[in-house]
Amino acid sequence: LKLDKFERYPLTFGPTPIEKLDRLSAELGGGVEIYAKRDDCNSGLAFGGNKLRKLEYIVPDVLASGADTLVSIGGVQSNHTRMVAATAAKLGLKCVVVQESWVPHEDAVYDRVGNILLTRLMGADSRIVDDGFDIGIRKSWEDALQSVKDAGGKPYGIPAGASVHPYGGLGYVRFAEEVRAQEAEMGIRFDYIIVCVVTGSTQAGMIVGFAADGRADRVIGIDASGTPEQTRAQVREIVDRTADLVELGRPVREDEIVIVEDYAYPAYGVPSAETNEAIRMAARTEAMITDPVYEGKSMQGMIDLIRKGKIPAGSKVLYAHLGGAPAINGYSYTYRNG
Ligand SMILES: Cc1ncc(COP(=O)(O)O)c(CNC2(C(=O)O)CC2)c1O
Repeated sequence: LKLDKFERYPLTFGPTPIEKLDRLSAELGGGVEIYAKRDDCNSGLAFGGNKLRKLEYIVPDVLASGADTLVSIGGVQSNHTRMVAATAAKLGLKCVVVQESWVPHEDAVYDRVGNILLTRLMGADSRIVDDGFDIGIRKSWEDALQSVKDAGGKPYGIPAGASVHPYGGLGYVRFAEEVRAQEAEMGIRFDYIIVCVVTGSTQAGMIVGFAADGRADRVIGIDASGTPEQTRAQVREIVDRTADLVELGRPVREDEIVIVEDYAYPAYGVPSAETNEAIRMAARTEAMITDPVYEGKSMQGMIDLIRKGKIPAGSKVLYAHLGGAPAINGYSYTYRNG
């Protein structure tokens, strides 16, 4: 895949480790070998995570544009806006982030801890607005861009999750290349890759990257948006754009885009009892912390797919841990008893 023609500005430490999760595998009967690729530990920038892989391919364009302010959007406990704020701080740029009210969740400290605390600490102008959840282009974001211009600034807009940015999928094409290299070193080959999907460019990049060796349909997206039609449409769009950019050389078929919709309930950002069971299982078997918005639901999905035999015994599964832990501080009441 022609990835090297795109400039990458390093924001991460390098290839993220792949570790075997022996105790979690045993907890689920031992028939499936579960591994994790730790993109949650990928950088020293404010606890890292998947958005930094995407931003590595966007920063060169930011610098070339001469912009002085990054402008992005997410929910109140958005990991993405925290990583945009971190990138701005590291590059010496200003930062405006819109934090919409995406989650119908009550917790006394929800709008003061975790991601939004970090975002404020790094000097970003974090603007809370009461618009609801939607992964698309929002008026609040466009207004923020205009406000920077009105104040004489030169904004660079980054959409939710950096996903529909033209280069939004490249970081996770690189992820697939990295996994192939690690598989060669380890002498193994993964049968499935489990990934949480919301704005779509993480899974989309992986689909293109793994299409190169016939595994596009082994990238199992676990929807956490609760709006799967909109998320699928966005994944499709990003797959097509990214495949063109890296010259995949063939279209990705509809059946190669696999998104499981069964675990997003009751709503985006609201964990179910099964989500909380999954979070506790990963925490207690592997000290691996997942969050109630994103990774807790992909962990829930992986556990259920294994329990139901949809991931057959004998499989090797790679769980992509994309970050998100800081948000759990906004759910202190939910986990008050562990
Ligand atoms: C920890 C974690 N895991 C998975 C995802 C889903 O990634 P995509 O948006 O690329 O599908 C996010 C996204 N988070 C968004 C945010 O605003 O934080 C873009 C929605 C994530 O933060």
